[in-house]
Amino acid sequence: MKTSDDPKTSGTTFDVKQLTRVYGEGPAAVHALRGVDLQIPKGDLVVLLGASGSGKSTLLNILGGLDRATDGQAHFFDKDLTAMSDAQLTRYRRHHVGFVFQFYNLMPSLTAHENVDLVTEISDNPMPADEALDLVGLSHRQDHFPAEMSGGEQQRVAIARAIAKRPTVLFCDEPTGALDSTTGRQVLRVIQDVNANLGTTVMIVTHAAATAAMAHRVIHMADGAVREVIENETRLSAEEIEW
Ligand SMILES: Nc1ncnc2c1ncn2[C@@H]1O[C@H](COP(=O)(O)OP(=O)(O)OP(=O)(O)O)[C@@H](O)[C@H]1O
Repeated sequence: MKTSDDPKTSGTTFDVKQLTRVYGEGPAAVHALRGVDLQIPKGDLVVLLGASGSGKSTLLNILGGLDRATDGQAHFFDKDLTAMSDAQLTRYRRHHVGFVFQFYNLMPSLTAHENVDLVTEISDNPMPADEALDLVGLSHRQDHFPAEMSGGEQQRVAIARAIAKRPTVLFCDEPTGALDSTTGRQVLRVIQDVNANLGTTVMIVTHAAATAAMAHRVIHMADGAVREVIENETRLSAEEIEW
């Protein structure tokens, strides 16, 4: 049965209104977000593009509960992230959010399996680590250490770690930034599969503009605001993307 209490069953993952983020004060103030309005439907794969400094990471960090807005609202289903206490934001991150960054942030002294287990230990209803590693095509690498894996494999471990807690949203900040294009496409394929097979809402920040072709929705940011939102009528698969 669908209920409004279950965030995975209703329609809009994020409803953002006039979201503002100012760093610092007075003449030194930096207006990273200047009134962002945005809606992200559940299950969308979204690509955020924009020049350096346009506010993409700031938006991702606020929606991911890592940073706080100065003003405005950001609803995650029926809950306003901007009104949450620190403890509520921590719970939100723990139960609903997966993050993947440009640099994989794996623990070097732990195997792939142990790196994924770190997260499943603190989650409510985690996927077994071997299942998560299987989903990213790394079953055969479970007992390898990060230093024994390529950059693309390490990033896939990072994705396995992020999805093992069955997040509602997966945020990816420059997930292919440190990878060559062939390896980058493999990582994008894994992200596309997570979106398609698990129904996870995905938001990707990237400078690789060609990635936009695999998105349901492309958001162009400039000067701390959303300039354009494009819904793709047709989408490319990760393998077809050239950059
Ligand atoms: N913690 C911070 N303190 C002060 N200024 C910040 C902070 N974080 C971001 N900024 C500033 O806010 C603006 C937006 O930064 P943001 O990182 O969101 O942009 P971006 O579009 O993600 O850029 P890039 O593509 O280079 O990563 C920039 O001018 C940046 O210098």
